[in-house]
Amino acid sequence: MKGTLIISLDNVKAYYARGDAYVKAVDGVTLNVYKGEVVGIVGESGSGKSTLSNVMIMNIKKPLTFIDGKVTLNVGADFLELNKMPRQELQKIIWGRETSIVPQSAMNALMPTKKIRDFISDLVKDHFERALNEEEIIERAKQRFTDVGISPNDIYRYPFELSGGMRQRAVIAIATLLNPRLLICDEPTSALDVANQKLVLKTLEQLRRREIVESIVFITHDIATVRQIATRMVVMYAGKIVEVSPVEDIIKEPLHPYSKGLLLSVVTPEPEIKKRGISYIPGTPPDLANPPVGCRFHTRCPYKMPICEEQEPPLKKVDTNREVACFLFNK
Ligand SMILES: Nc1ncnc2c1ncn2[C@@H]1O[C@H](COP(=O)(O)OP(=O)(O)OP(=O)(O)O)[C@@H](O)[C@H]1O
Repeated sequence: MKGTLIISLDNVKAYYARGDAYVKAVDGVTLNVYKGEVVGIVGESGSGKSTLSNVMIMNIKKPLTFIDGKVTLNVGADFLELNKMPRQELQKIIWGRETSIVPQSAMNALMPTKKIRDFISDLVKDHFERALNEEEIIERAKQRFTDVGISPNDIYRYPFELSGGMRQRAVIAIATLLNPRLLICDEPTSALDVANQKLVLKTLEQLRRREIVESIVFITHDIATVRQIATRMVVMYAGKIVEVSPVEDIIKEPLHPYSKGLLLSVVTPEPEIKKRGISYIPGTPPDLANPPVGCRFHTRCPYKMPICEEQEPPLKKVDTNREVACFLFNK
């Protein structure tokens, strides 16, 4: 999919400082997200998905350190290099307005001791003051609560008074108050039952269809969820992107050996995957403070060749819409 570019990551490296070593959580990631897309980012726990979501909005807090690369966001007619902007400026003009994040736990995203209305009001003071006044924000919040299928009066309640699914939708409503172009959702459905998962996915899809948000990046372990909502799938392994593909293509025919293993190992109702049987990926992901030389997957890869232990495979186009980082495809 091509069209208007919303955000572009160019060879981005962001590491956690740990003693005198670095944990290379995002290590040379290049990715474009276009208007109208829902990009699903999948990978095992610890592959760098959450770190990547923070890097996308340049929410870099110690021990995370931005090492190298460029994060460019389309804002109005301009492209802003977010990695060059001070945190204060990001807070004032980017976060909430141009990019917004729905973090892993909805309960943690809200203040348990504050009524949601007061939480929103504090957000207004901290971030949005110059965009709208507090009253307008509260009115907008009520409207957005209605948009996501919860009662506008819920803003006068404490988070614990809402069910898990309602809380998650409340967080989505708050994250989209100012119609950000890019919404990043980090495992927004993982703590929910199936019925609530469906409601959250439907809510996100409606927000995109109504162009309240232009693009969504959706981080998850769950391939079935990606298939329901995403147009493209990005597979991460050990801090790197190993495959990018339209969702249906990768479900039918995963190219990278890790994508193959990941798709085969998931317990999923997806019929195409199920008929191939349930497999697993042998071994464990590497320590990112000391990743293997060459391809990071070579220690677990059934197709390993000598070159894989020596050189790092670049992410290369193998088809109009598909990219893979594997020497099986780009020798
Ligand atoms: N604050 C931190 N300090 C040091 N290392 C960290 C920190 N946070 C994460 N890491 C490490 O960075 C790597 C990537 O972690 P990250 O949370 O981004 O992965 P993930 O794919 O989102 O995992 P999960 O699905 O479990 O959330 C892991 O090796 C993790 O241990």
